[in-house]
Amino acid sequence: MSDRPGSERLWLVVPAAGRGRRMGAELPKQYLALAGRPVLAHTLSRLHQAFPEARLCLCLDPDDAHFDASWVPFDQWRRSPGGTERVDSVRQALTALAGEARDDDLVLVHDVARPCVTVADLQRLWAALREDSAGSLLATPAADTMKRDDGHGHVSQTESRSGLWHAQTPQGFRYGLLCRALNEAVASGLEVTDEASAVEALGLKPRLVPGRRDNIKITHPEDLALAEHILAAQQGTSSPNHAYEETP
Ligand SMILES: Nc1ccn([C@@H]2O[C@H](COP(=O)(O)OP(=O)(O)OP(=O)(O)O)[C@@H](O)[C@H]2O)c(=O)n1
Ligand SMILES: C[C@](O)(CO)[C@H](O)COP(=O)(O)O
Repeated sequence: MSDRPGSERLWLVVPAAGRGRRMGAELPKQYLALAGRPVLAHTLSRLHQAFPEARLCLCLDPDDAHFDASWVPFDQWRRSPGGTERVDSVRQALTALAGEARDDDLVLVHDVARPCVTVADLQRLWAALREDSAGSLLATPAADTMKRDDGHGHVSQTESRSGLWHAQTPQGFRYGLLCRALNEAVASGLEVTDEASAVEALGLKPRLVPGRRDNIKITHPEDLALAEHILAAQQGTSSPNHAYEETP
């Protein structure tokens, strides 16, 4: 994470320009209170604990009237305008870094809506990323039986869950590779719901780094209470049987 010529630097891109439509709240979900602080403040705080020297690029809606810069714990940070879809926000951030970021710099993209990611998982992902030229992502193996619907609310078939994973964030790549992958994926009309899918489309195989199932993406109203329980458990303030120890 140093700045010596030829040494890699770490950039954090945090897409935070969503509207939270599925949450259906008055505020975008990144500004809803979670254990007394906005979701966004929790997420940035976890990232800062893991990577205090990293440089942050925060994607915010240009019309955002709720953001408060005092929630950003990083010394070096900037904001970039969010786009229509998540991928557009991430691409705008990468464009904002052009000229400063080098092709071999490391970039971690992390949803603002995942405030429960642990420092240990962040650091394991970073370590994996440094060793894998195709990048890496936190993920968990599918644990439920998977059904495909028939389009009318009934089961058409049961899918094998063998080898299926839930993709989480962060997802990390070298800056040059990520820019190329996203540019080409969008140009070819691919639906890009995460960074890894764009890199996969280049024929590369990002590494799956097994993460914790409690790195949830706050998406629906019930997820907020769940996230609050998870944070309490991680900090050991709920039942000691479920307390989480933050050690790598
Ligand atoms: N145009 C967009 C859309 C999403 N995001 C961000 O991408 C992450 C994952 O998106 P999602 O969970 O879908 O968030 P929202 O778009 O806010 O939710 P919804 O789809 O329910 O509106 C979130 O951190 C969100 O803020 C973004 O930066 N720019
Ligand atoms: C990137 C992501 O969090 C990986 O699971 C997810 O794809 C974002 O989902 P969205 O709801 O489509 O933004």
